[in-house]
Amino acid sequence: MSTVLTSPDAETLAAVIAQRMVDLLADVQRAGRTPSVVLTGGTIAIAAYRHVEGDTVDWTDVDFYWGDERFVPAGHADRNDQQARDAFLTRLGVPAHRQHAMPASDEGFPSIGAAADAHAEVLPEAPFDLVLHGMGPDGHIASLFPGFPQLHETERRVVDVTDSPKPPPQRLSLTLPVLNNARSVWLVVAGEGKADAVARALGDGTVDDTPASGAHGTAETVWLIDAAAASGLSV
Ligand SMILES: O=C1O[C@H](COP(=O)(O)O)[C@@H](O)[C@H](O)[C@H]1O
Repeated sequence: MSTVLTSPDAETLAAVIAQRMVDLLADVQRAGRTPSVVLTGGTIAIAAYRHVEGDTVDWTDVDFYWGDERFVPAGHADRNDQQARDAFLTRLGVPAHRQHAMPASDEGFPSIGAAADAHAEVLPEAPFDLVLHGMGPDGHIASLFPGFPQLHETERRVVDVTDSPKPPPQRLSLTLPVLNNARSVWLVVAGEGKADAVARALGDGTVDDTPASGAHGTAETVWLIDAAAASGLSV
């Protein structure tokens, strides 16, 4: 069962996502564990990261992973890890050893497939505490695109994509079984251009036509969206 929480606009939504994230991380640390978070790229997520602040969280004691990455050189402005560093990880002093970035194209892997397999070794066995998903207008999450075979991967934990319909074409992505093993899965979506995909994902969409419809957490699945993205939902 998904919960839908609607904010009036994208800026308010960004602040709401950030506060919820801080609260969740603080709760996990109070329970005596090191939180593990899977970050997403995308417009509203990066806006939310800029709002993340506060000393209720020990930022040296949070493990950050990424749900997908653009397979371009390290430090490239297109990379989701670089955008997150610029938005909050550097500002908050998250140490490098807590940033479990996906491989980059200039790191000497013999192939993108080998890079995917190497990253699978970096992932924890324990479930993630929180997975954040952005969603494209086509309903894609991470780099799992409508109709693509990677949506049905059950053996590999990390897959390579070499023909992404959204540039850049080469990407790495966690798979749905790994992502859905998280306790909390939040889908963060803003803008009217995503309203149809939101309605499909929460309605009669399938994983193949709307990959976001296949995103679920083991404890909670929360859609954090703005009014424009919610405009296709019946009240
Ligand atoms: O390519 C990607 O797109 C989605 C959504 O991005 P947006 O700019 O339409 O908000 C993002 O969730 C994913 O991580 C990213 O690699």
